[in-house]
Amino acid sequence: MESSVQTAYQEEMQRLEETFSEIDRQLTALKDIPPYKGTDHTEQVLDSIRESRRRNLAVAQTEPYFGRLDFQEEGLGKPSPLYIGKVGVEKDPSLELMVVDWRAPVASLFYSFTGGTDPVHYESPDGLVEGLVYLKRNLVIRKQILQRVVDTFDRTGDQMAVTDEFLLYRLGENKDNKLRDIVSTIQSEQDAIIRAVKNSALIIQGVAGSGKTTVALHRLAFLLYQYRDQVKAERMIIFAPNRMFLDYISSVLPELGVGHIQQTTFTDWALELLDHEAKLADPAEQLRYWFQTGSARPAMDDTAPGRWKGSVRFMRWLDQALAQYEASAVPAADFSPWDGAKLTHQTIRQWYDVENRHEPLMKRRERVLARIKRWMEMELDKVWETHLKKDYKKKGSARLRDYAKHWTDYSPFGFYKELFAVGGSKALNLPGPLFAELPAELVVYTESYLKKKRVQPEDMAPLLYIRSKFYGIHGDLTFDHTVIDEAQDFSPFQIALLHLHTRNHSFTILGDLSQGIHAYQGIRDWKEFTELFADGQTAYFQLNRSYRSTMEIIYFANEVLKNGIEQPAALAVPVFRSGDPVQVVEVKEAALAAALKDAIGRLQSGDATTVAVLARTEARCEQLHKQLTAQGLPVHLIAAGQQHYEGGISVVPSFMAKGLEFDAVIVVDVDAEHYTAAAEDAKLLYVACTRALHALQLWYEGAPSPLIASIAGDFVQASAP
Ligand SMILES: Nc1ncnc2c1ncn2[C@@H]1O[C@H](COP(=O)(O)OP(=O)(O)OP(=O)(O)O)[C@@H](O)[C@H]1O
Repeated sequence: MESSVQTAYQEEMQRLEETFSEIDRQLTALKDIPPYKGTDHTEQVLDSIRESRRRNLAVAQTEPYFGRLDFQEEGLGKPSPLYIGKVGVEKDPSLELMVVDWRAPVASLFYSFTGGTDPVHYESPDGLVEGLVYLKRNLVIRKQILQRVVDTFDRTGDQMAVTDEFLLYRLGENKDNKLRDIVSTIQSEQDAIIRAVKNSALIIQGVAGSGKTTVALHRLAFLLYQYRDQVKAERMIIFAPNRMFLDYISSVLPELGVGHIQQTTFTDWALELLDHEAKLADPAEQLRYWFQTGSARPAMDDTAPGRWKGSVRFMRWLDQALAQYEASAVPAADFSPWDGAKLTHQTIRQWYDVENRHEPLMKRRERVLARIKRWMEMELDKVWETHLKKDYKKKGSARLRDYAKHWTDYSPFGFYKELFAVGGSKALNLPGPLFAELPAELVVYTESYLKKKRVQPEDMAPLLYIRSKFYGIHGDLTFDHTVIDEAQDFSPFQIALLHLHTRNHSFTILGDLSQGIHAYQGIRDWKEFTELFADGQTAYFQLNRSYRSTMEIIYFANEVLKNGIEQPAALAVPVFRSGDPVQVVEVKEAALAAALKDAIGRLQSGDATTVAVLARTEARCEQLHKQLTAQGLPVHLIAAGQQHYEGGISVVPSFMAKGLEFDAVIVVDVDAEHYTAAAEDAKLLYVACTRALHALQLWYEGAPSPLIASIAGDFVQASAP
């Protein structure tokens, strides 16, 4: 066995040297060709091909590949090794493939193969290719040095299934402050999502740590490779919950050689499109309101403003309001620029309703007013007396200005504000039954902040919808592909709005209903989204294996969920990676800060690089941050509006930790008051627990939360702090 490992190692060393010398040779040859600065198109194209080869070779120069698959294509004599890397490398000038790009069709075998002796196949551009896999090997090359050779399948040996050995080695590593690419260990169920066809709205329900975010980013790299003639990076967009999260995931795409993809939050994107006409109300205030504990805690049901305004019902309500506006926007009178000349109301309406009916509302207004102006000029041409002409021209312009004033040029915000005028809008002619459909408290509440030129996150989709009806959606606002992370917190209205902006319903929509902690705006069931698309436009995937946390943490987190939710969306299945039992610890408030300092010290002197203390509210986090800082610990406080995640020790409200991960996590205040048996609390605590990779502790004082009090098993341990 020892000697076969050695042989494999030597074989790979030799192959690696050959690869490096070929890469070096090509790079040197390219260096000798000076960049082309001229204007000849063919030369420019050749130069850009050389530049992209140069870039690829530079990537391959340090870590050319990470995997090898020996595949014997049916009808061919013997298996040939395929080396799989982040970029493809061909021998020059023979074009023989030395390294296959991980996104190439044949590379899919490396990911989809799960063992066994049966034939396998992949879809090549020329049709299905069948054959047998002989060897699947993982290779770790760092800075040109071959560090590990791990065979996860060997047809000639006695092991018939692909082992997780290499995956476990990667999962056992500590994490820093950035999410990383997983090209070397993509799992088959993840690969199916990454390589799914472009023109489909993919909805992915994945348990915590199942790799949703990572998979979505790899999918973008795949789409750019596979559909290079149809999609552009600048025309793709990622929506994430907050700026800090975007910072956290910011390394993955560059690691995959992908740049220029727009990355934003829905709110930032919307405010920009709305020209910042209104300001966003302080988000911390909304979070404080929804995440408070005790008897004042509000119900997160369908009456919540976010649920109401995020509903398709509200969208249809807006349609009616817009239709009424459309019907009554054109001033009701004839237009007479001067005495003796008249344009009838019917003619103007004909221009508005028939000639320009395909244009958005404000464009129609603009076109019709321009048409009236042209008509006026033609009428003026018929007048011969110079002084009359001058007089008519002046009068006509003044009357047209007055006429246009009665045809109000609303901004989306101005229109929306009018809609929420308590008692109905006279200007928009909108009283009566339509208006009565909205709950009175919602109207009063909304009017109160709109008056101050403030908006809430739930107003963004309606405002953008109005914008689209007013001005249309132009080229640079349409996307080739749209990714929505943490989509369970999105509303149907938001998705419907993005549907208007996205070509060919090409979406990757990912989330976890069990982590739906913003239930005052988010969905209850993925059906709320699938219903927005036509039959056959969506594909649903479920990821149940969790890669982030140890088995102990996953078992514990699943119990938390079961104790608060009758039927959880799905329970996570851990990979076989064992760690310490989860610790449930009683700590008195007076001793808390000192105990935290000790515990963090112990975790850091063990294996943990990143440690997080999670509390329920921002105020509590501020207090703990102060106490820990006073004890000399270098602690980062993560608050709403945070732009960067620094790693190290963090104090974070649980709701802000969503999407992040830490080597070790201590959740404080897990008592009966802070975490009741309600579903919302179970989801929040589930999010908190599943942030931990290797170690998890839950601290409480007095009575422990009913979500954890009864959890027993060898994966949990009651212990001293
Ligand atoms: N195939 C894989 N190989 C190695 N690591 C993986 C794999 N899949 C996921 N991971 C790791 O698991 C962790 C969780 O991934 P990610 O954050 O993408 O999951 P998620 O489903 O978005 O999680 P959550 O919903 O909890 O935020 C990351 O550290 C990621 O690198």
